[in-house]
Amino acid sequence: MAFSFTLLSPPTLLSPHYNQFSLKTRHPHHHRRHLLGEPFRRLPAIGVEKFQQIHCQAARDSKVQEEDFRKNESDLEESNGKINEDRFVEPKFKMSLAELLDDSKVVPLSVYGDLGVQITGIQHDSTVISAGDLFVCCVGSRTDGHLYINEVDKRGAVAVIASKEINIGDTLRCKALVIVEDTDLVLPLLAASFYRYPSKNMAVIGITGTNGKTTTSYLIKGMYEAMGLRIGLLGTVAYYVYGDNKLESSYTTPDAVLVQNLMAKMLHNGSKAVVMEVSSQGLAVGRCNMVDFNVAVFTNLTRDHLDFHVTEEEYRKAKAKLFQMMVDPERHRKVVNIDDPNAHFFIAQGNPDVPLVTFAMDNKNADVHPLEFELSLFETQVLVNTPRGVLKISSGLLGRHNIYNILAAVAVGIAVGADSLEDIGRGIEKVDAVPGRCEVIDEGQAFGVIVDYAHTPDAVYRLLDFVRELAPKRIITVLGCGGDRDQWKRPTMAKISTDKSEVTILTSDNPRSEDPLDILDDMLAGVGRTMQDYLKYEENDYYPPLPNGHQLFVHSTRRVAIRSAVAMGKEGDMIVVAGKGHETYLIQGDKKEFFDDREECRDALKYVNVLSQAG
Ligand SMILES: CC(=O)N[C@H]1[C@@H](OP(=O)(O)OP(=O)(O)OC[C@H]2O[C@@H](n3ccc(=O)[nH]c3=O)[C@H](O)[C@@H]2O)O[C@H](CO)[C@@H](O)[C@@H]1O[C@H](C)C(=O)N[C@@H](C)C(=O)N[C@H](CCC(=O)O)C(=O)O
Ligand SMILES: Nc1ncnc2c1ncn2[C@@H]1O[C@H](COP(=O)(O)OP(=O)(O)OP(=O)(O)O)[C@@H](O)[C@H]1O
Repeated sequence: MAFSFTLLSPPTLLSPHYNQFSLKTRHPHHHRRHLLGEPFRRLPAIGVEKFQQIHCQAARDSKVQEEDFRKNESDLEESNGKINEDRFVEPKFKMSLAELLDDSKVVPLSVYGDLGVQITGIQHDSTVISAGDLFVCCVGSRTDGHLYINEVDKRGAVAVIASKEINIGDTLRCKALVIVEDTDLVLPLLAASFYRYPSKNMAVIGITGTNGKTTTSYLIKGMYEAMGLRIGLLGTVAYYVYGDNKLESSYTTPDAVLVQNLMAKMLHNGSKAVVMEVSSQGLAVGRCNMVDFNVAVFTNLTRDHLDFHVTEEEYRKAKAKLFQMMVDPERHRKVVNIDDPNAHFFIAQGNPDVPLVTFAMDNKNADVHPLEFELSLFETQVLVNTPRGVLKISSGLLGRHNIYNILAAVAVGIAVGADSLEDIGRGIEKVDAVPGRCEVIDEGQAFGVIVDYAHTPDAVYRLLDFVRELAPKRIITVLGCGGDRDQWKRPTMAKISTDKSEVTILTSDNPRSEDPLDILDDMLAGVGRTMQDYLKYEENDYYPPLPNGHQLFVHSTRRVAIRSAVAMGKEGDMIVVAGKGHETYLIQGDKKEFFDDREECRDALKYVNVLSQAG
């Protein structure tokens, strides 16, 4: 049966404690407790010793892997000893080009120079080349890596892999040139080989879906840490390679080289697992080609990123690649939201015998679903039914959509055979907030302010539905759409906002190379207006409401939009600033300037508070 989870014994639905528990009772977070239900027949636990044994045994069976283990050990010695519990150890990697080509099974079309040259790094981006690196020339949509050979040579690259015959001549210092058929295809192979296939030695949880990836990944990190296991995280907000130390994230899913590099750092510093957001673009361009995933998680699918994928079907197909990697019932798990109409499609990918854990809010056949829940502006309480019993969770994450993310994390806990329900619950509760996701800004004002990363129609819809449930007098929404990205969503997002709030202020959100006024024009089309109309309204200083009574304003400068919203706020109102969440920049043209919605809101609120105190 499609949605059954055959490896588990039937769920223990209620325990004697269940009826005593009331969701109406608020507990301080550190006093929340749960754990009801009996242990069950375990799956091999992924990320804990048992899984590591199965996993490492499989790896040891391969000759290549045996060599890798030895290299890993010697690298650790080079890094001055064993894993250091207290401080991050930067692993060092070195390999000859000949060894790298042999190990990665890359077949060159032609070879020039000295293949014995020692490589100490791999890059495809000339701007980050260091001495000793191998430079791989990739042909992109904006430029061609082959154009930067002189530049990388000056910066100390020792070898180049290209897909075009080029003359490195006598003037270049670089020692070797290898020509291959397709540099994009070989890049992940080379990177995985160079960094010794780190994902093979950790439990890798990949999350795909339009919304909820970041939040779910933080919850999973919390859960592993509650089990006492070190875990890395790769995603939109940051890359965590070692505990809570993070690196700024360049992409949601790092490129094929960086993903292997970061995983190697995690492994060398004792990570047993890594949770990563797997974007559709990342899958489509092969960034994850050599990542050995163990768990594939599907959160939901709504329309997005059509600037890149063109059709919804292509978008879905790109995401499906993650589930196509789920082929081995011993080592792989699928975790799927069965409220989503695309659930069957994702479940059908890869091997149907791979164990499946389902979650849902509405579909009560799901392995993991809520029995009761309560939402507020302060916390979310949910009583979760699982195949291992009932779990009570109080979370600082707000909104119905976050219950989905909590359920996804619980389902992953079940799928990987977490030690106990208590660990799952404790880990999830530990994550009180995710930067920029439903972040409440409180400067003592009489109305509520929420900053949220909602930047898809579905996310805006759900966010405003949640805010409505809090019964505010008015919802005042500030909203923009990104430039050089999916244009389809612009009118839809504006329409949703004007349907679901009382006041909307349309503004800019990373216009990039586009004219912000053109983007606003696209948004206004969703409510049958144009920028021309607004220029006229401005002249007359009169902004007619929409037919449904909604007040719609336009301020292309985001700071002005936020300040206007805050200035409008009255007791009992809720202001929602959507779209940028955790981001600390605004990209306009080629300029990337510091900008943080949360700081902007705080500044505006302080100003309003001063004014109101002054009478
Ligand atoms: C579709 C896609 O993923 N494109 C990425 C791709 O671009 P591209 O292939 O066209 O490359 P290009 O910029 O023409 O450059 C070609 C080659 O020259 C190299 N180069 C370029 C310039 C230079 O000075 N020196 C140099 O060596 C580049 O490193 C590259 O190897 O490789 C580039 C370099 O790594 C990326 O910057 C670029 O990301 C584009 C710009 C992008 O915006 N991607 C976004 C959409 C994305 O991937 N987003 C998802 C998540 C979205 C979400 O969930 O909201 C993500 O995972 O982040
Ligand atoms: N499960 C969900 N379903 C629908 N919307 C959600 C869900 N979880 C979060 N959201 C909304 O989407 C926004 C982005 O959430 P989150 O960062 O967790 O998703 P994401 O998939 O990582 O998005 P991105 O890849 O663009 O960063 C949130 O600010 C919230 O408004």
